[in-house]
Parts: sequence; C-alpha cells; structure tokens
Amino acid sequence: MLLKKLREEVLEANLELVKRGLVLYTFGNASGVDREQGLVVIKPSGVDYEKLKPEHMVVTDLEGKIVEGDYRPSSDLDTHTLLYREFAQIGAVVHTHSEFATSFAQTGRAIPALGTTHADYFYGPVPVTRPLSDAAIGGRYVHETGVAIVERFKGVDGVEPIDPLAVPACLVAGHAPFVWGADAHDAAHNAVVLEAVARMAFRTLLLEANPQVVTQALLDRHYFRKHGANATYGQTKEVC
Ligand SMILES: O=C(CO)[C@@H](O)[C@H](O)COP(=O)(O)O
Repeated sequence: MLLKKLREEVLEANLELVKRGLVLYTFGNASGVDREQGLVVIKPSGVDYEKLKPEHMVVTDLEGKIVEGDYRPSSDLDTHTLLYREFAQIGAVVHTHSEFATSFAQTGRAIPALGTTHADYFYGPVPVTRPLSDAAIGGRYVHETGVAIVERFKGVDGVEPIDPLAVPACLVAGHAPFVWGADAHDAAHNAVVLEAVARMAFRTLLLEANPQVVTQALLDRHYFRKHGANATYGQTKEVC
C-alpha cells in the first residue's frame, strides 16, 4: 500500500472536519500530496466518514490518474490536483461546506478582514471566485472550480493577485470554501479557523457597527512573524 503515512494524515484531516462540525454526512473532502513522488492521496467519494480507513484512500498522480485504490476518488479530485499543479508550495487541500464560510460563498462575497484573528491567518480578505458559468455545470464543474480559484489568485481580469501562502483559502461562488496548507493537519486547521473568522465577520457585519478593517500593520504583524522579518509579500509564492 503506497504512502501509508500520508494516507493516515489525510484520514485524520477528513475526520477533523467532522469533529469540528464543518461537514455533514459525506460532504467535503481532504487530500495531501507527496511532491517527491508526484502522488496525491484523497478521500474516496461518498464513503461515510465513520467507516473511513487509511486503506480506503485513493492515490492518483498530479493529473488525477488513479495509481492505487479500490474506491472512486472524491468527486472534487480535479480541483485538488489543479491546485497542486498551480500552487507549487502547498501540501494539502481541504474542501468543506462549513456554514458561515459557505454563506459568504453563496452570496458571492469575500470574507473581509475585520479583526486580528482573521489577520493572523489570512493576509487580507478571503476571496471569492467569479460565478461559474452554466457551461461549467455538469461534467466540467469541478475542473472549472479549480480554474476559477487559480484565476482569482493569479489576478486574471485585472483583480489584484494573491499569494496562496499568505491567504490559504478561497470561496467558490455559489458553492463553498477550498482551503490549503503545508500539510493535511495545517489545511484542516486553516479550514477550522476560516469558519471561525467567517462566523465572527458575519456577526460583526450584523451588528452594523463600523467594522474596523484591519490595518496594514496588523496584517504585517503576523505575516512577518510567520515568514521572517526579511520576507517580501508575494515572493514566498511559486505560483506562476
Ligand atoms: O461539494 C461537493 C458536492 O457539492 C462535494 O464536495 C461533496 O460534498 C463530497 O463529495 P465526495 O468527496 O464524497 O465525492
């Protein structure tokens, strides 16, 4: 059985989504990548989380071709593999339907950075993709989802490019969040925090107080603590 340790890490990340209430039934998924072997381990499609075991995970190459597995890979495989190909420094991807982040996604709204909790994890608003075209619905929806995320971070159509290491999440308009990290544990952790900051933002905006968008200094506070005082925003990325 290939990649035993990575399978266990990806399983733990999938179960963390359930434990933290970010998914129901078989919703959502997690995957991890072994960059040296160019292999992805992803959750099987439609299998109850209670029954999931490391040996149920599906192993594919970076193009999504199945290398080892008795189950169908997650239906979101194309999005995961595209993100691995385009965001060369990420080690894992998580997709959830967590309630507050999904509410922002369903309204096509980015999650604004309204506090230090947000700023400590996301170097600015958590963006939302363009709406996916009707042509994308159906067989190509999952692929188009990945394309829309990558285009948003590359700054296609004149929007500001975003460093995926500085903002490890994106809301898919009309759908839900995709989140990533250095490894499966980190990606799941970021997904949990994303839901927490989405909930805080939702309630802050409801209070209709004059939300204090965090200052550059607050964004920098954690970013340079995490990436080093000499880091330069954007240079930590290998995104083409
Ligand atoms: O977003 C969706 C469906 O809208 C998927 O993420 C499902 O929620 C989980 O599908 P599998 O990973 O079990 O194929």
